[in-house]
Amino acid sequence: QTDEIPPEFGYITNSLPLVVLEIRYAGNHNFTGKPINGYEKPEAILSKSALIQLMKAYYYFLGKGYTFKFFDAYRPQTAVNHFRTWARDEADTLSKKEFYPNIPKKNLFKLGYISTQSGHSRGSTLDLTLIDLKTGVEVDMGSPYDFFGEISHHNTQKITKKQKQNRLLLKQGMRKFGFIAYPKEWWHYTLYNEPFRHTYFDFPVH
Ligand SMILES: C[C@@H](N)C(=O)N[C@H](C)C(=O)O
Ligand SMILES: [Zn+2]
Repeated sequence: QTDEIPPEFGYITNSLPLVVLEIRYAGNHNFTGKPINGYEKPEAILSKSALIQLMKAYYYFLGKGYTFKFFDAYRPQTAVNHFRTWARDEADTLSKKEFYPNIPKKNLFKLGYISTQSGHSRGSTLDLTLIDLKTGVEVDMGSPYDFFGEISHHNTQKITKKQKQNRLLLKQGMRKFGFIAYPKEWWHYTLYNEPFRHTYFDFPVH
């Protein structure tokens, strides 16, 4: 595989002008505490099929007074491999307190919080939240992005009614445009009709 972005992919910010990117794996503020291999720039790339549906979702949410913040989109297999190597190093607990205080890191894969073959690498999965356009503030979803624990599950009882409503607003809006929620992570969505069901891409994010 080359480093070229395949023609079936595009940048989120070229399709959706008024969104916020906070691509955590390109920097230190993520569950490893360090930049992840394969993220050369803090960019968000998706398959064009996903972008078309995402654009519709974007205008739907704009109409309701929200825009999107993206934490991750396409993820190279190299990055997933980096996560696997990181998980094997039990001594490295740099970001445990913030992201996985109650779970041994070696269990993060079997508990479903990180995948060894991630939908993100197929190019039609994204991690996002809503921003209230009036205040410019992130909507309260009850737990932070990439907090690995029960409180991030859609069916948790550990959050308030308002936080549940906020998650539901995102979930129902995304569902209208063909994106399916992941039960264990409120921020994670996959295009139901994804074009590359069996391909795990490895071009870098640049
Ligand atoms: C690591 C987290 N952001 C995530 O995306 N988890 C899912 C399960 C994945 O790795 O595909
Ligand atoms: Zn995700």
